[in-house]
Parts: sequence; structure tokens; C-alpha cells
Amino acid sequence: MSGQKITVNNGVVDVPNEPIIPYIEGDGIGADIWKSASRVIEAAVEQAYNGEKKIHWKEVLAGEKAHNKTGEWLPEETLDTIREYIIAIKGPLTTPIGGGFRSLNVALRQELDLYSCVRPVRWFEGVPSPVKRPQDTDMVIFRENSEDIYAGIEFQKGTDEVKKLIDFLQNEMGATKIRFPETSGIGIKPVSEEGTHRLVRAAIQYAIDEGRKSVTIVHKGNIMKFTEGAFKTWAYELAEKEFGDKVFTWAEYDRIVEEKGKDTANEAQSEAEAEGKIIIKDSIADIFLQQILTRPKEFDVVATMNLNGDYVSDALAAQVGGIGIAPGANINYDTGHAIFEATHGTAPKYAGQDKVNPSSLLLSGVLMLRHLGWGEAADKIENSMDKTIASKTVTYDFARLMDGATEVKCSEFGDALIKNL
Ligand SMILES: NC(=O)C1=CN([C@@H]2O[C@H](COP(=O)(O)OP(=O)(O)OC[C@H]3O[C@@H](n4cnc5c(N)ncnc54)[C@H](OP(=O)(O)O)[C@@H]3O)[C@@H](O)[C@H]2O)C=CC1
Ligand SMILES: O=C(O)CCC(=O)C(=O)O
Ligand SMILES: [Mg+2]
Repeated sequence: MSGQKITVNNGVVDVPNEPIIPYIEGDGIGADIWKSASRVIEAAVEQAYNGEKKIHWKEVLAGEKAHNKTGEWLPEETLDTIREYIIAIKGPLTTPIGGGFRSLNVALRQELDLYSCVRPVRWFEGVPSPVKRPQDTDMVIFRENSEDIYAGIEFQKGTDEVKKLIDFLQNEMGATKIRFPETSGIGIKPVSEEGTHRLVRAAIQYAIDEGRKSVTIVHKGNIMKFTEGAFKTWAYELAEKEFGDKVFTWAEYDRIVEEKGKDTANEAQSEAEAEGKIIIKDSIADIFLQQILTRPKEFDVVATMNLNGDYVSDALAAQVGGIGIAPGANINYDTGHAIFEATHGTAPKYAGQDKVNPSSLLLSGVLMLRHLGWGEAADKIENSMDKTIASKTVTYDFARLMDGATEVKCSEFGDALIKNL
């Protein structure tokens, strides 16, 4: 096929004018949103660079399509191709609840060690929202993507493994104070210092590069001290050790309070803010979910573990119009590998109806274009999105919440975006 490979040299991605980019169409609504979003991306690139740049899509299989064609859900060839071509984009893949296979989405992230799940959440003018001032929500979530309860270390009730584990916990680990009925299933939650460091490093570096004001570490460390609590401690340590005078941490604030009192600590923080230092702070996950609704302006970049990040990203998406418009990227900043990905699922009840909003996948494509350094094409799509939504030409999810909207199909929304590029 024509086009060239993207390469990585010393961690820097080298993008030819005609890169080959593998894509996974996805299950359920995947085919509809891929068709619509990929056409808009192609048109934006064509217009931005007058034909000098062009993406050559290369389909790779995963999910139901892969299973039907090859008998496998996630063929090795798909992983090898993404490894080889460095950057890929995907639609959603089905994960049955309970039995069956584990998440292919999670497997892709783990196999390629895409440790940062980056999900920017910001409002587009005119998008219907359940909050009064959706424009106050402008955050970028860095969700740790390779550890936590998502590691998939779980044991089903009644199995020999779970019996062994309970016996071990009760008889060797001193877990005698809680009840372990025989019907217990058990999941393990690994959180490491290395895993925390690389994620938090990426989040702080992003905040510095993008001129953001703060990084909030979201955790439930009051309850899970050696996993979520340790995440917080390691995050503060990393911030102070590696980013020195570019940051001011709440750990530092606490030390100043202890030594010199609260007034001096407040002064130190104000001074740091005035100097443009990134404030590194933390919030416990439950109150954080309240505060993103009541005081969204106080939060900017967010660094958190896998499960918290999953919840927080859908909750925040709701504030700016829902998961139909919330994009995402899974990135390994060390190897350069990245998979850009819609944050929503396969919405099976809408599959094949050409109905849903393609914006989540499309805006993931915009993140991809920026990652490639093709900002002009990315800007074109975002500007067109502003214009199209302002004209109230929208898919069903927005139309049902907007007065006087024209509801269009998934493909027609793509047509309207192309017209407004
Ligand atoms: N990264 C991935 O690939 C992900 C995969 N999944 C998987 O997807 C499957 C279905 O999961 P489910 O929990 O139903 O979540 P989904 O995200 O698929 O759908 C939930 C609801 O969200 C709304 N929605 C989703 N996508 C869109 C869109 N593009 N435009 C407008 N509205 C949208 C719809 O709301 P309404 O009904 O109000 O119209 C839909 O019913 C599961 O197998 C799950 O594991 C889930 C999340 C991420
Ligand atoms: O893989 C899945 O089924 C769910 C993943 C998910 O919810 C997410 O990536 O936000
Ligand atoms: Mg999710």
C-alpha cells in the first residue's frame, strides 16, 4: 500500500507527509462513527495542506469483526501492526459483563503498555449541558492505564484459587477481622511507584507544556492507604524531585504550615501562582466528584488511577454534553506508541442505525492530528464543530436537549462538518 511508516527516534515521533495509520473500526456503532469521522478527518487534512499531506488508513481487526473473520478477538497481527506503525485510532469494542473474555480495550492498552489515558474535557459553544456554566469545565484527565483493579487479577467465588487466597489471607496475613463468606470473589489492586511516577510525570509535563495552572491528584487514599494513598505520596515526591521550582505542591504547603504557620504557607502558594508555577494538589475521589460540579474552575489537569479515571471521565463528559463528544488517547510517552479512542462504548441499541454522535471518535482524531503535529487540520475540525453546533445541526443526543435543533444522522452530521470546514 502507498504511504510511509511513522517512526520514533529518541522518543520523538517522526511523521511523514503521507503516514499509514492503522484503525480498528469497532463493534456496535463503531462502523457508523468511523465512516463519518474518518471522512471529516480526510477532508480537513486535504483542505489544510492542499493535498500535500494525506493519511493512508490501514484497517486492523479486533472485536466481533476479527472474531468473524479469524476466530480470534484480538489477533496478534493487529498488535504487531500497531507496534510497527506506532500510532493508531479505534472505535469502541464490546466487553461482556461477567463471564466471557476480558476487555479488549484494556488488553490493547496493556499489551502496548499505553500507560497514560488522556481525556480532555471542554465545552463547545451551544452544546446542551446539565450544568449552568459548562464553559467553566476545562480539564484534562490523565488516567493511569496499566495498573489498579483493571490489571484483571480476579478470582471467582468457589474456585480453588479463591479458597487458597482466603486461607492465605486469614492464616498468614492476619486478615482475621473481616468476614470472608465462601461466596466471596476476590480482586487484587496493584499500584506501583514506577507506574505512578510515569503517569504523574506525563501529567505535569503536559501541564507545563500547555500552560496549565494545576495538577490535581485524585485518590481514595484515606481508605486504601498503600495503593491510592501511596499514589498520592509518590506523586508529590515525583513532582518535587523532578520538577523542582516549576511546581508548588500541597505537601510543601503542609510543611510550611507546620514550620511557619498558615499565613506564610498561603503567601508561599500565592507567590508560586504569581510566578506561573504549577500547583500540585490532591483531592479525595468522592468529594472531587462533587467539586467538579460545584467548583469546576478550580481544576485543570487531573492525575488519577485507572478506576477513578474511568468514573471521572464519564462524569466530566456529562458536564460538557455527554460521552458522545468526549475524546481520548492512550499514550506511552516513552516509546511514542499511541491509540486514539472514543471514550464511549458500543451503544449496541443504536448499532447500524446511522444515528449516534461521531464527535467522540472525531475529536479523538483531532487529538491524533495534534499529536502528529498537524494542528492546522485539527483547528479546522474544531472550528467546524463550533459552527455546526451553533447552527443547531446536531445528532439525536444533542437534539433532544436543544430547542429548535435540526436532528441529523451520524453521516449527515459528518457532511455538515465537512461543509463548514
Ligand atoms: N473504550 C471502549 O471501547 C469502551 C467500550 N465499552 C463497552 O461498550 C459496551 C456498551 O457499554 P454501555 O455501558 O452501554 O456504554 P455505551 O457508552 O456504549 O452507551 C451508553 C449510552 O451512552 C450514550 N452514547 C454512547 N455513545 C454515544 C454516541 N456516540 N453518541 C451519543 N450517545 C452515545 C447512549 O445514551 P442514550 O441511551 O441516552 O441515548 C448510550 O445508550 C460494553 O460492552 C462496554 O464494555 C464501554 C466503554 C468504553
Ligand atoms: O473496555 C471496556 O469495556 C470499558 C472501558 C471503559 O469504560 C473506558 O475505557 O472508559
Ligand atoms: Mg469508561
